[in-house]
Amino acid sequence: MTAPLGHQGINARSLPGLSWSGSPYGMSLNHKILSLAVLMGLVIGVLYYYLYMHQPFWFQCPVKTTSDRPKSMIRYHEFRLVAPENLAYKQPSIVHGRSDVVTVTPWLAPIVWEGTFQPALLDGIFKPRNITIAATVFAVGKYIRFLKDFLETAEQHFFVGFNVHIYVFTDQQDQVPYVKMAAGRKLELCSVPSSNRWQEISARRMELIQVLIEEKLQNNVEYIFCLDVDSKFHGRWGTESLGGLVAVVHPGYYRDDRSRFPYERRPQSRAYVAPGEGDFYYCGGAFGGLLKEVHQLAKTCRTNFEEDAKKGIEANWQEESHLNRYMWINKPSKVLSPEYLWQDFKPRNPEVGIIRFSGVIKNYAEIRPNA
Ligand SMILES: CC(=O)N[C@H]1[C@@H](OP(=O)(O)OP(=O)(O)OC[C@H]2O[C@@H](n3ccc(=O)[nH]c3=O)[C@H](O)[C@@H]2O)O[C@H](CO)[C@H](O)[C@@H]1O
Ligand SMILES: [Mn+2]
Repeated sequence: MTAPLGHQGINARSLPGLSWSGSPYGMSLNHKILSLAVLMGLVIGVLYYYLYMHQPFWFQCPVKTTSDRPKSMIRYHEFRLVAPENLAYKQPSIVHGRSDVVTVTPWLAPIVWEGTFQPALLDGIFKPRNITIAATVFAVGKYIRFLKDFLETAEQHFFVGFNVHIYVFTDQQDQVPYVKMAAGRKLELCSVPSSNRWQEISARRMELIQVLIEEKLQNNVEYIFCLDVDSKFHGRWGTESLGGLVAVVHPGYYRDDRSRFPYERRPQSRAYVAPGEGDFYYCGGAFGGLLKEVHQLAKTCRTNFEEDAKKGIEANWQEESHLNRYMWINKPSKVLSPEYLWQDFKPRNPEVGIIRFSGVIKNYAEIRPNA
Protein backbone atom coordinates (compact mmCIF):
# COMPACT_ATOMS: atom_id res chain seq x y z
CA MET A 1 0.00 0.00 0.00
CA THR A 2 1.32 3.38 -0.86
CA ALA A 3 0.20 6.56 0.91
CA PRO A 4 -1.63 9.08 -1.27
CA LEU A 5 0.67 11.32 -3.23
CA GLY A 6 1.86 14.28 -1.25
CA HIS A 7 1.55 12.53 2.08
CA GLN A 8 4.30 10.02 1.71
CA GLY A 9 6.24 9.86 4.90
CA ILE A 10 5.75 13.51 5.64
CA ASN A 11 4.93 14.64 9.13
CA ALA A 12 5.71 17.68 11.20
CA ARG A 13 8.85 16.19 12.60
CA SER A 14 10.38 15.47 9.25
CA LEU A 15 9.98 19.04 7.94
CA PRO A 16 13.03 21.21 8.43
CA GLY A 17 12.49 23.66 11.25
CA LEU A 18 9.00 22.43 12.09
CA SER A 19 9.78 20.53 15.24
CA TRP A 20 8.32 20.74 18.70
CA SER A 21 11.55 20.06 20.51
CA GLY A 22 15.10 21.14 19.76
CA SER A 23 15.81 21.60 16.07
CA PRO A 24 19.10 21.36 14.25
CA TYR A 25 18.04 24.28 12.03
CA GLY A 26 18.02 27.08 14.67
CA MET A 27 15.01 28.47 16.63
CA SER A 28 12.38 26.18 18.09
CA LEU A 29 8.77 26.56 16.91
CA ASN A 30 7.86 28.23 20.21
CA HIS A 31 10.46 30.88 19.64
CA LYS A 32 9.39 31.43 16.07
CA ILE A 33 5.74 31.90 17.03
CA LEU A 34 6.78 34.29 19.77
CA SER A 35 8.97 36.41 17.48
CA LEU A 36 6.26 36.41 14.83
CA ALA A 37 3.73 37.63 17.40
CA VAL A 38 6.07 40.39 18.59
CA LEU A 39 6.74 41.44 14.99
CA MET A 40 3.05 41.50 14.14
CA GLY A 41 2.31 43.50 17.29
CA LEU A 42 4.94 45.99 16.24
CA VAL A 43 3.55 46.30 12.70
CA ILE A 44 -0.03 46.74 13.99
CA GLY A 45 1.20 49.33 16.50
CA VAL A 46 3.03 51.36 13.85
CA LEU A 47 0.06 51.11 11.45
CA TYR A 48 -2.37 52.23 14.15
CA TYR A 49 -0.14 55.17 15.09
CA TYR A 50 0.09 56.20 11.44
CA LEU A 51 -3.69 56.05 10.95
CA TYR A 52 -4.30 57.87 14.24
CA MET A 53 -2.03 60.70 13.18
CA HIS A 54 -3.20 60.99 9.56
CA GLN A 55 -6.87 60.15 9.98
CA PRO A 56 -7.94 58.96 6.53
CA PHE A 57 -11.70 59.29 6.14
CA TRP A 58 -12.35 55.56 6.62
CA PHE A 59 -10.52 55.41 9.94
CA GLN A 60 -12.79 56.00 12.90
CA CYS A 61 -11.10 58.25 15.40
CA PRO A 62 -11.39 56.70 18.87
CA VAL A 63 -11.19 60.07 20.64
CA LYS A 64 -14.56 61.06 22.12
CA THR A 65 -14.97 64.82 22.32
CA THR A 66 -14.34 67.63 19.87
CA SER A 67 -12.31 69.84 22.16
CA ASP A 68 -9.53 67.39 22.92
CA ARG A 69 -8.98 66.41 19.32
CA PRO A 70 -6.10 68.18 17.59
CA LYS A 71 -6.93 70.10 14.42
CA SER A 72 -5.45 67.54 12.03
CA MET A 73 -7.97 65.00 13.26
CA ILE A 74 -10.98 67.24 12.94
CA ARG A 75 -10.12 67.94 9.32
CA TYR A 76 -11.68 64.76 7.99
CA HIS A 77 -14.65 64.74 10.29
CA GLU A 78 -16.90 67.22 8.61
CA PHE A 79 -19.74 64.74 8.82
CA ARG A 80 -19.55 64.40 12.58
CA LEU A 81 -21.96 67.21 13.34
CA VAL A 82 -21.84 67.79 17.07
CA ALA A 83 -24.35 70.48 18.06
CA PRO A 84 -23.98 72.59 21.17
CA GLU A 85 -26.36 71.72 23.99
CA ASN A 86 -29.27 74.04 24.81
CA LEU A 87 -29.35 75.71 21.43
CA ALA A 88 -32.87 76.80 20.57
CA TYR A 89 -33.86 76.97 16.92
CA LYS A 90 -36.88 76.58 14.69
CA GLN A 91 -38.24 73.06 14.42
CA PRO A 92 -37.17 71.46 11.14
CA SER A 93 -39.70 69.75 8.90
CA ILE A 94 -39.49 67.09 6.22
CA VAL A 95 -42.78 68.08 4.60
CA HIS A 96 -42.59 71.85 4.56
CA GLY A 97 -39.75 73.82 3.05
CA ARG A 98 -38.68 75.48 -0.17
CA SER A 99 -40.77 74.12 -3.01
CA ASP A 100 -39.77 76.61 -5.70
CA VAL A 101 -36.23 75.27 -6.03
CA VAL A 102 -34.42 71.93 -5.93
CA THR A 103 -32.37 71.54 -2.77
CA VAL A 104 -30.56 68.28 -3.40
CA THR A 105 -28.62 66.90 -6.40
CA PRO A 106 -29.24 63.43 -7.88
CA TRP A 107 -26.08 62.31 -6.03
CA LEU A 108 -27.60 63.64 -2.81
CA ALA A 109 -25.42 66.68 -2.25
CA PRO A 110 -27.23 69.63 -0.67
CA ILE A 111 -27.92 72.65 -2.89
CA VAL A 112 -27.71 75.65 -0.59
CA TRP A 113 -30.51 78.21 -0.95
CA GLU A 114 -31.75 80.75 1.54
CA GLY A 115 -34.31 79.05 3.77
CA THR A 116 -32.69 75.60 3.65
CA PHE A 117 -30.37 76.04 6.63
CA GLN A 118 -30.25 77.65 10.05
CA PRO A 119 -27.15 79.84 10.39
CA ALA A 120 -26.95 79.77 14.20
CA LEU A 121 -27.15 75.98 14.25
CA LEU A 122 -24.38 75.57 11.66
CA ASP A 123 -22.17 78.16 13.34
CA GLY A 124 -22.74 76.36 16.65
CA ILE A 125 -21.56 73.10 15.12
CA PHE A 126 -18.45 74.58 13.49
CA LYS A 127 -17.40 77.10 16.14
CA PRO A 128 -15.92 74.62 18.67
CA ARG A 129 -13.71 73.16 15.96
CA ASN A 130 -11.75 76.40 15.76
CA ILE A 131 -11.39 76.04 11.99
CA THR A 132 -9.52 78.41 9.71
CA ILE A 133 -10.85 79.29 6.28
CA ALA A 134 -8.48 80.55 3.60
CA ALA A 135 -9.59 82.62 0.65
CA THR A 136 -7.54 83.37 -2.45
CA VAL A 137 -8.10 86.43 -4.57
CA PHE A 138 -6.09 87.68 -7.55
CA ALA A 139 -5.67 91.38 -8.25
CA VAL A 140 -3.34 91.73 -11.20
CA GLY A 141 -2.98 94.82 -13.37
CA LYS A 142 -6.03 97.08 -13.32
CA TYR A 143 -8.04 94.58 -11.30
CA ILE A 144 -6.31 95.96 -8.20
CA ARG A 145 -9.07 98.59 -8.16
CA PHE A 146 -11.63 95.96 -7.11
CA LEU A 147 -9.68 94.81 -4.09
CA LYS A 148 -10.81 97.44 -1.57
CA ASP A 149 -14.53 96.73 -1.92
CA PHE A 150 -13.88 93.01 -2.01
CA LEU A 151 -11.91 93.09 1.25
CA GLU A 152 -14.20 95.52 3.04
CA THR A 153 -17.35 93.59 2.21
CA ALA A 154 -15.66 90.25 3.06
CA GLU A 155 -15.05 91.70 6.50
CA GLN A 156 -18.80 92.30 6.87
CA HIS A 157 -20.16 89.04 5.42
CA PHE A 158 -17.59 86.31 4.81
CA PHE A 159 -17.29 83.88 7.75
CA VAL A 160 -17.80 86.59 10.32
CA GLY A 161 -16.56 85.42 13.73
CA PHE A 162 -14.27 82.75 12.27
CA ASN A 163 -10.53 82.58 11.54
CA VAL A 164 -10.09 83.79 7.98
CA HIS A 165 -6.81 84.13 6.10
CA ILE A 166 -7.07 86.00 2.84
CA TYR A 167 -4.26 85.47 0.33
CA VAL A 168 -4.00 88.33 -2.14
CA PHE A 169 -2.01 87.58 -5.29
CA THR A 170 -0.88 90.76 -6.94
CA ASP A 171 1.82 92.36 -9.07
CA GLN A 172 1.48 95.65 -7.15
CA GLN A 173 1.88 95.04 -3.45
CA ASP A 174 2.27 98.75 -2.73
CA GLN A 175 -1.22 99.41 -4.12
CA VAL A 176 -2.99 96.98 -1.78
CA PRO A 177 -5.45 99.06 0.28
CA TYR A 178 -5.41 98.99 4.05
CA VAL A 179 -8.53 97.37 5.40
CA LYS A 180 -9.01 96.92 9.12
CA MET A 181 -9.64 93.29 9.95
CA ALA A 182 -11.25 91.74 13.03
CA ALA A 183 -9.37 89.50 15.44
CA GLY A 184 -8.63 86.09 13.95
CA ARG A 185 -8.60 87.47 10.43
CA LYS A 186 -5.52 88.38 8.42
CA LEU A 187 -4.29 89.29 4.97
CA GLU A 188 -1.21 87.87 3.28
CA LEU A 189 0.31 89.14 0.07
CA CYS A 190 1.78 86.90 -2.61
CA SER A 191 3.69 88.10 -5.64
CA VAL A 192 2.51 87.15 -9.09
CA PRO A 193 3.94 88.32 -12.41
CA SER A 194 1.75 90.49 -14.61
CA SER A 195 0.73 89.25 -18.02
CA ASN A 196 -0.53 90.87 -21.18
CA ARG A 197 -3.28 88.24 -21.60
CA TRP A 198 -6.21 88.19 -19.17
CA GLN A 199 -6.85 84.57 -20.10
CA GLU A 200 -3.40 83.71 -18.78
CA ILE A 201 -3.93 85.59 -15.50
CA SER A 202 -7.26 83.90 -14.92
CA ALA A 203 -6.12 80.39 -15.86
CA ARG A 204 -2.80 80.44 -14.02
CA ARG A 205 -4.70 80.84 -10.78
CA MET A 206 -5.02 77.04 -10.61
CA GLU A 207 -1.26 76.58 -10.59
CA LEU A 208 -0.73 79.26 -7.97
CA ILE A 209 -3.51 77.87 -5.77
CA GLN A 210 -1.93 74.42 -6.02
CA VAL A 211 1.48 75.76 -5.00
CA LEU A 212 0.02 77.90 -2.19
CA ILE A 213 -1.68 74.85 -0.70
CA GLU A 214 1.46 72.73 -0.98
CA GLU A 215 3.87 75.29 0.38
CA LYS A 216 1.91 77.35 2.89
CA LEU A 217 -1.45 76.02 3.94
CA GLN A 218 -0.97 72.33 4.70
CA ASN A 219 -1.02 72.53 8.48
CA ASN A 220 -2.87 75.67 9.40
CA VAL A 221 -6.03 75.79 7.30
CA GLU A 222 -9.00 73.43 7.00
CA TYR A 223 -11.05 74.96 4.18
CA ILE A 224 -10.30 77.21 1.23
CA PHE A 225 -12.39 79.28 -1.19
CA CYS A 226 -11.03 80.75 -4.41
CA LEU A 227 -12.84 83.90 -5.47
CA ASP A 228 -12.91 86.48 -8.26
CA VAL A 229 -11.81 89.95 -7.13
CA ASP A 230 -14.26 91.88 -9.32
CA SER A 231 -17.05 91.14 -6.89
CA LYS A 232 -18.57 92.22 -3.61
CA PHE A 233 -20.29 90.51 -0.69
CA HIS A 234 -23.83 91.69 0.08
CA GLY A 235 -25.06 88.99 2.44
CA ARG A 236 -23.93 86.18 4.69
CA TRP A 237 -21.47 83.65 3.25
CA GLY A 238 -20.65 81.32 6.13
CA THR A 239 -20.49 77.80 7.53
CA GLU A 240 -23.43 76.62 5.41
CA SER A 241 -21.02 76.70 2.46
CA LEU A 242 -18.50 74.29 3.99
CA GLY A 243 -18.05 70.88 2.43
CA GLY A 244 -15.56 68.49 0.87
CA LEU A 245 -15.73 69.86 -2.66
CA VAL A 246 -17.88 72.95 -3.15
CA ALA A 247 -19.06 74.45 -6.44
CA VAL A 248 -21.30 77.43 -7.23
CA VAL A 249 -23.93 77.21 -9.96
CA HIS A 250 -23.38 79.97 -12.54
CA PRO A 251 -26.17 82.58 -12.48
CA GLY A 252 -26.26 82.85 -16.26
CA TYR A 253 -27.28 79.32 -17.21
CA TYR A 254 -29.13 77.62 -14.37
CA ARG A 255 -32.50 77.67 -16.08
CA ASP A 256 -31.11 76.42 -19.40
CA ASP A 257 -30.91 73.04 -21.02
CA ARG A 258 -27.44 71.54 -20.73
CA SER A 259 -26.98 71.75 -24.50
CA ARG A 260 -26.68 75.51 -24.03
CA PHE A 261 -23.99 75.37 -21.33
CA PRO A 262 -20.73 76.90 -22.60
CA TYR A 263 -18.64 73.78 -21.88
CA GLU A 264 -15.56 73.11 -23.98
CA ARG A 265 -16.89 71.16 -26.96
CA ARG A 266 -13.71 70.19 -28.81
CA PRO A 267 -12.90 66.54 -28.06
CA GLN A 268 -9.16 67.27 -28.38
CA SER A 269 -9.33 69.38 -25.22
CA ARG A 270 -8.99 67.82 -21.79
CA ALA A 271 -11.85 70.06 -20.69
CA TYR A 272 -14.19 68.39 -23.20
CA VAL A 273 -17.74 67.70 -22.10
CA ALA A 274 -19.75 65.68 -24.61
CA PRO A 275 -23.28 66.57 -25.69
CA GLY A 276 -25.75 64.99 -23.28
CA GLU A 277 -23.27 65.24 -20.41
CA GLY A 278 -22.89 67.74 -17.57
CA ASP A 279 -25.00 68.38 -14.47
CA PHE A 280 -24.87 72.14 -13.99
CA TYR A 281 -22.70 74.93 -15.34
CA TYR A 282 -20.46 76.03 -12.48
CA CYS A 283 -18.63 79.33 -11.97
CA GLY A 284 -14.89 79.73 -12.29
CA GLY A 285 -15.23 82.76 -10.03
CA ALA A 286 -15.98 80.86 -6.82
CA PHE A 287 -15.22 77.32 -5.67
CA GLY A 288 -13.73 75.71 -2.61
CA GLY A 289 -13.88 73.00 0.01
CA LEU A 290 -11.49 71.01 2.15
CA LEU A 291 -7.86 71.82 1.46
CA LYS A 292 -7.10 68.34 0.16
CA GLU A 293 -10.01 68.38 -2.28
CA VAL A 294 -9.23 71.82 -3.66
CA HIS A 295 -5.60 70.82 -4.04
CA GLN A 296 -6.63 67.84 -6.15
CA LEU A 297 -8.93 70.05 -8.24
CA ALA A 298 -6.32 72.78 -8.80
CA LYS A 299 -3.59 70.28 -9.64
CA THR A 300 -5.78 68.42 -12.13
CA CYS A 301 -7.06 71.58 -13.84
CA ARG A 302 -3.55 72.99 -14.04
CA THR A 303 -2.14 69.80 -15.58
CA ASN A 304 -5.00 69.57 -18.07
CA PHE A 305 -4.70 73.24 -18.98
CA GLU A 306 -0.97 72.78 -19.64
CA GLU A 307 -1.52 69.58 -21.63
CA ASP A 308 -3.99 71.47 -23.80
CA ALA A 309 -1.52 74.35 -24.24
CA LYS A 310 1.12 71.90 -25.54
CA LYS A 311 -1.36 70.98 -28.27
CA GLY A 312 -2.12 74.63 -28.96
CA ILE A 313 -5.60 74.51 -27.41
CA GLU A 314 -7.06 76.93 -24.87
CA ALA A 315 -10.46 75.92 -23.57
CA ASN A 316 -13.18 78.47 -24.40
CA TRP A 317 -13.58 79.57 -20.77
CA GLN A 318 -10.05 78.76 -19.63
CA GLU A 319 -9.88 77.27 -16.12
CA GLU A 320 -13.67 77.54 -15.77
CA SER A 321 -14.00 74.95 -18.56
CA HIS A 322 -11.51 72.65 -16.83
CA LEU A 323 -13.31 73.11 -13.52
CA ASN A 324 -16.58 72.12 -15.16
CA ARG A 325 -15.01 68.99 -16.64
CA TYR A 326 -13.56 68.14 -13.21
CA MET A 327 -16.89 68.59 -11.42
CA TRP A 328 -18.68 66.41 -13.96
CA ILE A 329 -16.47 63.49 -12.95
CA ASN A 330 -15.79 64.47 -9.33
CA LYS A 331 -19.23 65.49 -8.13
CA PRO A 332 -19.21 68.34 -5.62
CA SER A 333 -20.34 67.29 -2.15
CA LYS A 334 -22.03 70.66 -1.71
CA VAL A 335 -23.52 72.87 -4.41
CA LEU A 336 -24.10 76.56 -3.73
CA SER A 337 -27.02 78.22 -5.49
CA PRO A 338 -26.45 81.35 -7.65
CA GLU A 339 -27.06 83.41 -4.47
CA TYR A 340 -23.34 82.79 -3.95
CA LEU A 341 -22.26 84.42 -7.21
CA TRP A 342 -24.72 86.65 -8.93
CA GLN A 343 -23.90 89.31 -11.53
CA ASP A 344 -24.82 92.94 -10.88
CA PHE A 345 -26.05 93.48 -14.44
CA LYS A 346 -28.64 90.71 -14.05
CA PRO A 347 -31.98 91.52 -12.40
CA ARG A 348 -32.61 89.24 -9.42
CA ASN A 349 -34.80 86.24 -10.22
CA PRO A 350 -37.65 85.47 -7.77
CA GLU A 351 -36.11 82.19 -6.51
CA VAL A 352 -33.02 84.10 -5.43
CA GLY A 353 -34.06 85.31 -2.00
CA ILE A 354 -30.80 87.02 -1.23
CA ILE A 355 -27.70 87.90 -3.20
CA ARG A 356 -24.69 87.07 -1.07
CA PHE A 357 -21.84 87.70 -3.51
CA SER A 358 -22.02 89.33 -6.90
CA GLY A 359 -19.76 90.32 -9.78
CA VAL A 360 -19.62 94.08 -10.33
CA ILE A 361 -20.33 95.67 -13.68
CA LYS A 362 -17.06 96.38 -15.43
CA ASN A 363 -15.83 97.75 -18.69
CA TYR A 364 -13.90 94.82 -20.11
CA ALA A 365 -12.24 96.91 -22.80
CA GLU A 366 -10.92 99.33 -20.24
CA ILE A 367 -9.62 96.99 -17.52
CA ARG A 368 -8.32 93.93 -19.35
CA PRO A 369 -4.79 94.06 -20.81
CA ASN A 370 -6.23 92.50 -23.98
CA ALA A 371 -9.94 92.95 -24.39
C1 LIG B 1 -18.06 85.11 -12.27
C2 LIG B 1 -17.22 84.09 -12.90
O1 LIG B 1 -17.45 82.91 -12.75
N1 LIG B 1 -16.20 84.55 -13.62
C3 LIG B 1 -15.36 83.73 -14.46
C4 LIG B 1 -15.52 84.16 -15.90
O2 LIG B 1 -15.30 85.50 -16.30
P1 LIG B 1 -15.01 86.96 -15.69
O3 LIG B 1 -15.42 87.94 -16.71
O4 LIG B 1 -15.60 87.13 -14.37
O5 LIG B 1 -13.38 86.94 -15.58
P2 LIG B 1 -12.51 88.10 -14.94
O6 LIG B 1 -12.19 89.12 -15.95
O7 LIG B 1 -13.13 88.57 -13.69
O8 LIG B 1 -11.17 87.28 -14.61
C5 LIG B 1 -11.13 86.34 -13.55
C6 LIG B 1 -10.25 86.84 -12.39
O9 LIG B 1 -8.88 86.86 -12.77
C7 LIG B 1 -8.20 87.93 -12.15
N2 LIG B 1 -7.70 88.88 -13.17
C8 LIG B 1 -8.12 88.80 -14.46
C9 LIG B 1 -7.61 89.66 -15.42
C10 LIG B 1 -6.69 90.64 -15.03
O10 LIG B 1 -6.19 91.47 -15.83
N3 LIG B 1 -6.31 90.72 -13.73
C11 LIG B 1 -6.80 89.86 -12.77
O11 LIG B 1 -6.45 89.96 -11.61
C12 LIG B 1 -9.22 88.61 -11.22
O12 LIG B 1 -9.15 88.03 -9.95
C13 LIG B 1 -10.53 88.26 -11.90
O13 LIG B 1 -11.62 88.36 -10.99
O14 LIG B 1 -14.67 83.35 -16.73
C14 LIG B 1 -13.31 83.42 -16.43
C15 LIG B 1 -12.63 82.53 -17.43
O15 LIG B 1 -11.28 82.78 -17.50
C16 LIG B 1 -13.05 83.00 -15.00
O16 LIG B 1 -13.33 81.62 -14.84
C17 LIG B 1 -13.90 83.82 -14.06
O17 LIG B 1 -13.69 83.37 -12.75
MN1 LIG C 1 -14.88 88.09 -12.61
